[in-house]
Amino acid sequence: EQQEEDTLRELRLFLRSVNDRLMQDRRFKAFTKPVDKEQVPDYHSVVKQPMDLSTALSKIDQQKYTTVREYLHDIDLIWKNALEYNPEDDPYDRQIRHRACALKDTVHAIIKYELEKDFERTCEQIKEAR
Ligand SMILES: CC(=O)c1csc(NC(=O)C2C[NH2+]C2)n1
Repeated sequence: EQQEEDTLRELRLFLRSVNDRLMQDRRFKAFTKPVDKEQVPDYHSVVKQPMDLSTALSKIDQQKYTTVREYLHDIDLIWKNALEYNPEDDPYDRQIRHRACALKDTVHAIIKYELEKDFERTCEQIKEAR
């Protein structure tokens, strides 16, 4: 009903504010767009569930997320995929792993400090009721 729609609208506003901050951080540039098969041909043979910040924004707008936990699952895919695809002890791989770890810590810190527990609980209850 209307209260639920108001809650889900507020969720989308919160998730867009988080996603925008991540997309504007130049450390996370490599994570803003899907990996291009032409430029990185073996990427999709290694990474089974690709994810990126633009795709997450599309999912927000398509109302694919009913809880913060679902959004966080996708952001966790981004940095976990980067650690998986860049295991080498060379400067490029080390730099992108460092940025993946920064992405993980940044998104979890934003959510810890800015998300109210009962707001997420309310979203989870809406999800269960659907
Ligand atoms: C998004 C992401 O994790 C990504 C894009 S290119 C890349 N890695 C490389 O191009 C090679 C350097 N060692 C592998 N990782």
